[in-house]
Amino acid sequence: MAKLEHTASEELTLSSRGYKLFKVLGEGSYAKVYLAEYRGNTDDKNKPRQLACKIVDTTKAPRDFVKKFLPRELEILVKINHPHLIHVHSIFQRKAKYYIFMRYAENGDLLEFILKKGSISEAQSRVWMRQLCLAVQYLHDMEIAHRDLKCENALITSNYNLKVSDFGFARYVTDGYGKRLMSDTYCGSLSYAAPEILKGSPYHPKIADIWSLGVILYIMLNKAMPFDDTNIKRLHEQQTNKQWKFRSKVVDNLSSEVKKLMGHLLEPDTSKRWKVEQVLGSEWFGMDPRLAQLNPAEQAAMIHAQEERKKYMDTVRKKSISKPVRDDISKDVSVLKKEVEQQEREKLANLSLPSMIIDE
Ligand SMILES: Nc1ncnc2c1ncn2[C@@H]1O[C@H](COP(=O)(O)OP(=O)(O)OP(=O)(O)O)[C@@H](O)[C@H]1O
Repeated sequence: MAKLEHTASEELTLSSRGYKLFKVLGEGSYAKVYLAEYRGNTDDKNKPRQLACKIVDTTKAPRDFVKKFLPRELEILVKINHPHLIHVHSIFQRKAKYYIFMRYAENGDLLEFILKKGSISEAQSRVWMRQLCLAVQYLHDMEIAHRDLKCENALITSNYNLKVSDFGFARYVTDGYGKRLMSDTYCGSLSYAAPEILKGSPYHPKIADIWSLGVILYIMLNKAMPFDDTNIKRLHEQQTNKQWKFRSKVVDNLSSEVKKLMGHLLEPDTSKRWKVEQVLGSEWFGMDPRLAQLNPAEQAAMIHAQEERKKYMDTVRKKSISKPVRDDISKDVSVLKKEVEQQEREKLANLSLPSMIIDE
């Protein structure tokens, strides 16, 4: 078992707030995730609540991550609220560490689940894929792209519900004036990266998210990766030539509807790749009438995202009246880069960390 790396004073600070850390649940590039317990502020003090705690140690992460990605992650985490996104309980900052307490997913991540239990049945894949798509639709409505959708970031609860986690690479995809921002930073895992990302040119991050959904669906159904990702050039060739096929073990048991959908997700031409709304409206989801309607929590979250979007668009409209129309930034990557860097600097200068963050 991985070593717990907490000092006594760190434990004391956490315990004074009702938190205790236990074993390591997982480890990412710059963070460790622990099983945690929360005792404070509950009706019954004897009944602790299990949580997961992601600890980011900024002294161990590169400058770019600390200055750019971490503030974005925190900004986004405090804004989002959706039944299929992992719920954040609280965020603390102490010295150089950030503690993100969130809902604990008892069944681990989707990759662990598949490795342990095997490929997922088509019916169960449909349920999880719908939950994934609703979470992505919510983010995209809020003008946020996840940019690191993968099986390790899809967590499974004790009730077998899927929750999307890890907003470490997430970002807003339009600027304050409503202009669509392209991404030119390579984010996420190679195996889930869309062909336009591998090409290295600026890409639309929402469209690239859909490709990653395709890779996740493929892995669920096949317990295998769609492409050989040991060589980037070869991977890109396979992606653009649509060189993937279902495993012979499963192909005969899969519906034509899921096969068709797979093609729309793993579509190398970005202008033809489906948007999340098209995916949710696909015949494949239509095959299960229980999935046709949103439950009250899903509906409330969707309305919230649409209201936020309307507010955002109103602000954008007001701003654009008072500001001359700018050139299409997608035409000039160097202009885009400068603008994004300037925005990041302004954001950092203005970033008043949310009230739930306590610096001690
Ligand atoms: N809420 C949770 N409940 C249970 N396990 C979790 C939870 N959050 C994270 N994990 C586990 O910890 C792993 C790493 O978490 P996370 O992806 O948030 O860290 P990260 O440092 O951002 O990772 P990466 O470098 O891959 O982006 C997950 O893949 C999962 O196995």
